[in-house]
Amino acid sequence: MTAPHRLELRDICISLGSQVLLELDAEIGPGEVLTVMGPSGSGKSTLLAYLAGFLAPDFQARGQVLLDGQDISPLPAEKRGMGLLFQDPLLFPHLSVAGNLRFGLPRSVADKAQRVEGALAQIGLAGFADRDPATLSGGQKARVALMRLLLSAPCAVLLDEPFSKLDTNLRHEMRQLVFDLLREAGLPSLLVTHDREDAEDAGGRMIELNH
Ligand SMILES: Nc1ncnc2c1ncn2[C@@H]1O[C@H](COP(=O)(O)OP(=O)(O)OP(=O)(O)O)[C@@H](O)[C@H]1O
Repeated sequence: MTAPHRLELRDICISLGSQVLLELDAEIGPGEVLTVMGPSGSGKSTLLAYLAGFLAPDFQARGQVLLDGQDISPLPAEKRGMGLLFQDPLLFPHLSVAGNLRFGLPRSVADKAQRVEGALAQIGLAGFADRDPATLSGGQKARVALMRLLLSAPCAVLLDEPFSKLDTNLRHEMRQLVFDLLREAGLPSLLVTHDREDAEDAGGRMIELNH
């Protein structure tokens, strides 16, 4: 486990004009996954955009987002230490698999090649370093995206329906890998989904948003 982190969402309220879209108060400890469920339009992606620092100007938000006790809500997205994982793996098409992983590593890391090799082995993709991401299966791309995120040493992770594009057989396996690695890294994570099985496999607390 790297340094343990804690994420606190204090009295978050996001509105659209005069209408309150969502209210949330929660704490996520090191290695914990909090699942936020809700129907389409209930504000799941808006919540993640707010936490990540790119909420559309149409919305108004108040509350505090505390990372290890420090309010990060005034900080720009790149200074928040939030890692994001989306439905789409969003690998860089002009870089090899190893290039995508190296991109995640902070500049200060000296043994980059060794780290990348170890990371590939950890996700069952040893020998894939020089592959073009376009030649990977959906599950393999998802694993590379996950590892790129973890190598970037985030302080907390936001997951936006990351399993919804995978086929049913792969989904369970991918969830296990994601949640095991997040736990092992001691990262507080917030998963938004409308799939109840995602929430069950995450194994943590669950909050339901009402529309
Ligand atoms: N930029 C925007 N300006 C105005 N309204 C918006 C904007 N983005 C989203 N909305 C509205 O805010 C509400 C919440 O949208 P959001 O995308 O967060 O929902 P969601 O729960 O993630 O839905 P889904 O599960 O379908 O992705 C919706 O009613 C949507 O129409």
